[in-house]
Amino acid sequence: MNNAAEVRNLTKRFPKFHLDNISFSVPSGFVSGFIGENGAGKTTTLKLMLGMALKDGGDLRLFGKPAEEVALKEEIGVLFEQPYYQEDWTPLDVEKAVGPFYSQWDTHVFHQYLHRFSLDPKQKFKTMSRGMKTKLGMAVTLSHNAKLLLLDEPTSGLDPAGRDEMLDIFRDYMVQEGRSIFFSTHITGDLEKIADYITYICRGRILYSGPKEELLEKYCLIRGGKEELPVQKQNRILGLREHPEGFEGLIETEELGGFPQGVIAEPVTLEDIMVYMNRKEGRND
Ligand SMILES: Nc1ncnc2c1ncn2[C@@H]1O[C@H](COP(=O)(O)OP(=O)(O)OP(=O)(O)O)[C@@H](O)[C@H]1O
Repeated sequence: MNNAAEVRNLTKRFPKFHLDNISFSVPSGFVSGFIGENGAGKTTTLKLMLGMALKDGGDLRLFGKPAEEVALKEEIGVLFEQPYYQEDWTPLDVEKAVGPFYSQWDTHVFHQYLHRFSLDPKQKFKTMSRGMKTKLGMAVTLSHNAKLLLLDEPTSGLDPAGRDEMLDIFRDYMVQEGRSIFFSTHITGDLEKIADYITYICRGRILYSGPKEELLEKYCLIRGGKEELPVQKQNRILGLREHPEGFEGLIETEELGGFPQGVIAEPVTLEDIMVYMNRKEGRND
């Protein structure tokens, strides 16, 4: 399989945070989600991938070539949580300022997106709501025929209808062959709907990177009564929570054997995995 991006042993040291030698790939032709708790290192990773911050080590390849090759940047559509434009600029001004930087800027596509997002081409940026600003940024991101979209929380400022619309736009974008999306989000429900692959970062380390379905099949939620937790199984349960009535936690599906009959195992969501993993990692500190 071709990879749109390959991150190998990427390292960044801040005084109180260490992005720890991380490696993962963004497969070409798929939507990949990037998840992790607040402060896990998602934005830092995206900035390093875009050359917006200096790495302390590691390699990055985009479309099979070293990321340092400047021409590649045209092929990447970028959106950070909140785009910043001059306060007095309208979408028309934004197009005038940004369009010339891209050889494949498509004014027709840009205006189609403005229309689709119900954005007034003459409304000043400072008078737009947070969601409208995100949509304007997305219109820019989608209007220069990028092959890879690197997006930092692109749906976080949108209401449920706006998020649904954005996911539809992602689907439309992916119709053209060879395109890829890598986006960070805390809204795991969006990923359950649209992502093919998941990269999960926790405290600066990659805990998983691979097909979403494999991740969801790898774990189960387990619940049982007070007397139903065998001692030898206790350390197999991730994020174990014991309470007066019994216990609950996350367990690898292959570890399910050996529990008493009354114990209940259920499928997990991405959110369950994040909650219990975070609890486990917290205990390891
Ligand atoms: N320029 C910087 N100088 C020092 N520390 C930084 C800098 N940028 C980020 N950090 C630290 O790196 C860590 C990771 O931050 P980052 O923004 O990458 O997390 P995140 O996963 O995107 O979080 P969130 O989900 O809250 O947006 C945090 O502890 C943050 O304080």
